[in-house]
Amino acid sequence: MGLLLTRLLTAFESFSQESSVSKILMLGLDSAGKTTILYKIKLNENVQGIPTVGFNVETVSPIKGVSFTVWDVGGQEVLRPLWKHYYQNTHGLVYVVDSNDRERILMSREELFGILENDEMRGVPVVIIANKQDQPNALSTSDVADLLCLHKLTSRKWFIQPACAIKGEGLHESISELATLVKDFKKVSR
Ligand SMILES: Nc1nc2c(ncn2[C@@H]2O[C@H](COP(=O)(O)OP(=O)(O)OP(=O)(O)O)[C@@H](O)[C@H]2O)c(=O)[nH]1
Ligand SMILES: [Mg+2]
Repeated sequence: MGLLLTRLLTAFESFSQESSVSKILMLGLDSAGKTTILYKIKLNENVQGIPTVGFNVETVSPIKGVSFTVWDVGGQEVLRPLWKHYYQNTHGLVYVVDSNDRERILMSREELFGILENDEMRGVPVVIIANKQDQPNALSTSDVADLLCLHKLTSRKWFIQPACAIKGEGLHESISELATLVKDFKKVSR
């Protein structure tokens, strides 16, 4: 399973590199809102929330002159060991957090730091989306930043954006910042 996945991903990646599309990886715990975000950006539609088993991949051009291949990978606990197969040649990470899921915010931090300590993710910029801000009990953006210990991210650029994916709020800002960070990362890693 792992080997086949790696081969398929390598084939996709060589295609996206040739066409100078940036590879964006979107990760986060299950139910954080990753697939909702992907299709809100791609189609401006709310897709029905079916947990992702495997991945969704879409090419989006949300800003003039910017083209991203976005990999949205299922976040259920049993699927997280597969995340590492997607790291190679990533130009930017979007890490989605359910701001309303107070019980699992520390688990979300562990998973984030687990991703970032992998060699293949060295220096890759990260945009953290503090999603579900419409929920009355949602953590504020600064609380999410504190609980995720984002101040410890010293060897890469990062940005945190509050969002409500179902309303589309905060998504344009996230993508716009991501485009800037990815551009800088590609310049220095050339
Ligand atoms: N209230 C609220 N619900 C949201 C928001 N974004 C997503 N949801 C809901 O959260 C649930 C999970 O969303 P998904 O996009 O499927 O989550 P996911 O991160 O892709 O989950 P996995 O595929 O299991 O990793 C769905 O019922 C969405 O409608 C939001 O901003 N606010
Ligand atoms: Mg999903």
